[in-house]
Amino acid sequence: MSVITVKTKPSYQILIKPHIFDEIAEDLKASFNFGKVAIITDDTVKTLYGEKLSLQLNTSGIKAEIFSFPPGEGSKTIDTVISLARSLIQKRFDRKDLLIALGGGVVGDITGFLASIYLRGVKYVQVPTTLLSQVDSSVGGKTGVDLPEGKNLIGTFYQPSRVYIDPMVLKTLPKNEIQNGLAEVIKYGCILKNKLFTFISQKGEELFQLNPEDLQYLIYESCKIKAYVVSKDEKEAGLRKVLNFGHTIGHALETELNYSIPHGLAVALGMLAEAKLSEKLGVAEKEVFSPLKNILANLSYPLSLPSNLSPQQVLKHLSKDKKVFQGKLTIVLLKRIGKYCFYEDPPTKKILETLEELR
Ligand SMILES: NC(=O)c1ccc[n+]([C@@H]2O[C@H](COP(=O)([O-])OP(=O)(O)OC[C@H]3O[C@@H](n4cnc5c(N)ncnc54)[C@H](O)[C@@H]3O)[C@@H](O)[C@H]2O)c1
Ligand SMILES: O=C(O)C(=O)C[C@@H](O)[C@H](O)[C@H](O)COP(=O)(O)O
Ligand SMILES: [Zn+2]
Repeated sequence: MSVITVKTKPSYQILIKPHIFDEIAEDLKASFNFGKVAIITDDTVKTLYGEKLSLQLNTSGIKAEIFSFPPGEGSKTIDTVISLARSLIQKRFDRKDLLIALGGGVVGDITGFLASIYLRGVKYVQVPTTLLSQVDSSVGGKTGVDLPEGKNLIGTFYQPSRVYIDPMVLKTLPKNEIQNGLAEVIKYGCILKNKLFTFISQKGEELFQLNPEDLQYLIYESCKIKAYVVSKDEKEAGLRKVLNFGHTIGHALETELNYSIPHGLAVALGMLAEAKLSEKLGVAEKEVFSPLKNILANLSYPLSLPSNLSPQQVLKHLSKDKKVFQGKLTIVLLKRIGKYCFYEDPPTKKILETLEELR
């Protein structure tokens, strides 16, 4: 088993092991003091894994109930959080009880947010079931929901007590969801780890075969990087902004396209645009756009912005980015693959040119 410690206050562990799913009840009992368990999940994951987890917990003497909602980004709203909170109150869940986030990033973000505000805060653990959630969203405690005005606009920093990562659950995940998750791994490669970028370039399409060693490498390396960054800067005062590479434009695309495009694909397009901008602004010391375009092309990502989307439509969302202070946006750019830099107040003209060239 691989164990990674996230050194926040308090710190917590990420446990990565095939079939660790079957050991959750025993590990929870051995590690934490709690009463009942609420398994929060979506309707798809409930059928695939929720009933199984509930049975495992109940069999080992832990009282567990499942609460689920329809899958997808459309559920990441304050209404879902309120409806879950009301169900927990009706079922008399108290401050000693534990929430389990069982699912992808949508479930994780909603459950973390709920845990941070329910009765002013209860413990929760993450059991991520998509590649994206295993390499990114289950770690680091960014929780929240979307507003009609944009993505993740309300939320909290609230760390889980533990993260259980079982690569075996990815077997039921469709190929497009693997591609969705790989975008965040490519992001880590771009900003901090050229070696990870090269590994993905060399493997290409083979990664969709979900070879256990490849998965272990991708998940472990990703969680190591995320744990390192979050341990240094939990609340995104500085370094953590680096994890937003591709997201300034990616989030704008998701919002403008009303979430018809998955997060990872929006981030991939956002990374392409931000890599192009790195070259246009003279920040890139080596080519960054073409190696990124090649890796994404080999993994069948869309490489251009929808032609019906004007650069102005994307641009209008940038002012709501959480990295805007006193009207100035800080954007994450690349010096080369594996080395990021922060750039303050990029000129609007250059952003528009970049977006136009990507249509
Ligand atoms: N908090 C963070 O740090 C962070 C980081 C990255 C992304 N996010 C957020 O994560 C969300 C995206 O997460 P996601 O890509 O996991 O999407 P998701 O949670 O919507 O899951 C994608 C789909 O996969 C299904 N699914 C989940 N596990 C499955 C399995 N094992 N087998 C078959 N189907 C399965 C789900 O039902 C859903 O339909 C976005 O809202 C994004 O903003 C948060
Ligand atoms: O953990 C972080 O920090 C990230 O930025 C990870 C991102 O991949 C993730 O999409 C996150 O939810 C973006 O957060 P936001 O603060 O830009 O809304
Ligand atoms: Zn992301």
